[in-house]
Amino acid sequence: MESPFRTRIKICCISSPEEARLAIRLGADALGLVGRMPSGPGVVGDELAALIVDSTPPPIATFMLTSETNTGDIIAHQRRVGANTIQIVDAVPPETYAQLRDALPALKLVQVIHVIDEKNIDEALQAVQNGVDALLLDSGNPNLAVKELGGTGRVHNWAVSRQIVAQSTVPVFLAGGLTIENVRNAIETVQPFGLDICSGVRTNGQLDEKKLEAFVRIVLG
Ligand SMILES: O=C(O)c1ccccc1N[C@@H]1O[C@H](COP(=O)(O)O)[C@@H](O)[C@H]1O
Repeated sequence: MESPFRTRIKICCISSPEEARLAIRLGADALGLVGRMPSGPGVVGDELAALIVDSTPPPIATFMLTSETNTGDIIAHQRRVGANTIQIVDAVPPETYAQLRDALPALKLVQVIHVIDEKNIDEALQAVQNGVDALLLDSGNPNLAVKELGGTGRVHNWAVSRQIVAQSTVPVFLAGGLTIENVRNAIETVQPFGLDICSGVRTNGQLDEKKLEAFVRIVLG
């Protein structure tokens, strides 16, 4: 069945107010700001992230990616940055979402699921049960000695992602290795609510206007 929504676009790894303005001008619905991570190319400091949040107009959403797993540390991170959405990139105890809602009631909570195999379907549905506002399916590997929590430039098993989308009662974003070349196939295969992209619209680490323009054109048809 065709989705009743237009596919939403989140541009991640925003590293300056200029990149934020470019992403918004070209059609981004949301911006991603990557906090301290064990690995990955997109990290920005909290002060710069806060500056970008301050310069972002409504209705554009600001997603703060956090690798913190302790409720108090996630809250402290959010207070430093001020984003309106928290993207939790590692597994957290089930009670975390309710604790975050008590402390930060206006905030939206997005749980990242790193899709490796079918076991991740249960993990995703459990996060929905525990109260997240949305899921984001990425290609990291939290089981490595140095955890990969995103920003890998790799695609994962989209057949598993499709099953998660079909069973989820909250919106699902697809991330991980999306490019101009594969995004049409990604939309048709997975049918996500939204897409999240970092390396696929960058050249030498910088947001690339031509790539982003082409990406948006393909997504919005
Ligand atoms: O970019 C990073 O450094 C990063 C590190 C740790 C967690 C998430 C990170 N970025 C996110 O990863 C996805 C996928 O990136 P890519 O498109 O495969 O390069 C990206 O959308 C960011 O949300």
